[in-house]
Amino acid sequence: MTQEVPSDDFHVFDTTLRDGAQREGINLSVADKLTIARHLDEFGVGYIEGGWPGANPRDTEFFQRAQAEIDFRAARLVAFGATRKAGVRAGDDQQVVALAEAGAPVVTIVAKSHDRHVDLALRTTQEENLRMVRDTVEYLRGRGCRVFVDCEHFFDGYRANPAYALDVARAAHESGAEVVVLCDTNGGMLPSHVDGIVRSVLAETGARLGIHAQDDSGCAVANTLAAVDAGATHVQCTANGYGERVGNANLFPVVAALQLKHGRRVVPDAALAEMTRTSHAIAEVVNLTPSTHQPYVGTSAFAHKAGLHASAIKVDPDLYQHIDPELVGNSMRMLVSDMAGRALVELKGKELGYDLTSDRDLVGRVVDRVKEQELRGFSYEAADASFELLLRDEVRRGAPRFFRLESWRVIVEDRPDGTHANEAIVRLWAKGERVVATGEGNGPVNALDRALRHGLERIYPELARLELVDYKVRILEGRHGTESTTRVLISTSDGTSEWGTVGVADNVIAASWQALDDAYTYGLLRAGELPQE
Ligand SMILES: CC(=O)SCCNC(=O)CCNC(=O)[C@H](O)C(C)(C)COP(=O)(O)OP(=O)(O)OC[C@H]1O[C@@H](n2cnc3c(N)ncnc32)[C@H](O)[C@@H]1OP(=O)(O)O
Ligand SMILES: CC(=O)C(=O)O
Repeated sequence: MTQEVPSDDFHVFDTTLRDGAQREGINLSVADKLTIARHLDEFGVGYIEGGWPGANPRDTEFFQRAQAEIDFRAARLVAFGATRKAGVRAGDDQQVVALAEAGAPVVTIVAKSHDRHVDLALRTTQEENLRMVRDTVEYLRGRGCRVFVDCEHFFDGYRANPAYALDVARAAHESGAEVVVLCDTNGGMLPSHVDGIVRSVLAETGARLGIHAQDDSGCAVANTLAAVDAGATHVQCTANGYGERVGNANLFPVVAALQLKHGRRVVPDAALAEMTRTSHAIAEVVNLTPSTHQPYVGTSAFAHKAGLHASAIKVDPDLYQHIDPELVGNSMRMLVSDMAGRALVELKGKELGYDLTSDRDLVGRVVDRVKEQELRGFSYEAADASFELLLRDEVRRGAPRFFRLESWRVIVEDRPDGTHANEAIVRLWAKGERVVATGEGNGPVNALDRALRHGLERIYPELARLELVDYKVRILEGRHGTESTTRVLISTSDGTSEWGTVGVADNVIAASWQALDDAYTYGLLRAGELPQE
């Protein structure tokens, strides 16, 4: 992707590697940070705050290696730190000197702007805090750095003592900070608070303003956009909203809203079209499962389940979608369930490559079968492959079969030392041959899976590529009178894609067998084998 350097008139400032790393459960190595920095640069953010050089060896090393190893195409690297300590010269404060020596072209310093924090946390006078802001900005400017100032607790501070909060903003602006960033550090603001305060500070100081919104009230993205509407031209965000406590303004909905709804071009269109991939790639590096319900980029963001929604979507997807998912690299999906009607099944068929438009009866039969099966405990929402087999059964008047089961048996042996042995035997027919195979596993389902593979791999060598990647069991207690039912969902991969299958029975192994049968049948269909229908 060719990259344009973003205009400096509006800053998308990413702090995933600093504030994002403050989230519980995230622990980034230097290599992780470098990988994320590359993803963010490719996405087109203007600034990447990499951490606090001097605060820990990892962040110090990151700044050295990022500058040596990454040829940033769009982003400028930013070092984060604090104002000098009370009572010392900025040039004598090792923390401030380390910021200048990190080599990043931009430094953000955090400054206290709430009088109570100056008294209680810094334990200094309000006047000395103003001098700390001025001296630190001037020192860093004198060392050739561009400086942004994060005014910590600005909104709470402004509501408690507006005159002092404004004094801090002015001290930052007048001493040479390019951006005065108003921070909702405790995340308690609502958009109306942010709107009023940003407008007042802009009118009072004339400074270029930024916004840094924590998400404690669930309003960080809304607060960020409210600040932009009120005149802020610098937004601080983190990928997937990672950050201290509940997180920060999420970079992806902020960028998408600015670009697609405010008409402000902040990243290249081609990068926006890769946004879903970027979000998931960063989630992979931080080792957190991407939230399926994240706006714009979640796998559920454009997934439709209600029959009535689908019937309108069939006419025009815009009727139930706020944007075209492809603009952000996502896609529309139909979820098959007992809430589906004809339209949804038709659209799902299209998604799977079946044109069902001309056969109302067939679509009706599929809808009825889905509803009956879901009443028995099946769930097709996460089992597209089982649904496709059901659909194919109706379309072709016969389910695809590659093997016919004669019987299976599983034995679990409890040993005196507390361990278990699991053995399975399957008897089946495939391509006219009777196959009897055994398997051992670390559990009964694993043993059954191994016996099945063992028996079939000689006849269908493609099965060697298939791998069970997820296995979920749910007991559907009380749903069918006093009897409980077991539902098993299996995800299978052939190395290039993944598919889900479902089985339901009163016995967990029987339910697992059904899901395995569908998984292998679907895998063989995908591999191009001709069924023995
Ligand atoms: C709102 C935010 O998220 S800001 C980002 C905060 N990020 C982090 O804290 C992560 C990295 N932090 C660290 O590694 C450590 O806290 C360090 C290296 C910065 C400081 O460590 P220590 O010197 O042991 O101090 P400690 O962590 O207890 O912090 C308190 C000190 O910071 C001072 N301090 C707090 N805020 C500020 C500020 N905005 N400007 C200057 N000093 C500050 C306090 O006055 C106190 O100083 P004192 O020890 O002289 O009394
Ligand atoms: C600077 C920052 O992270 C905050 O005020 O929340």
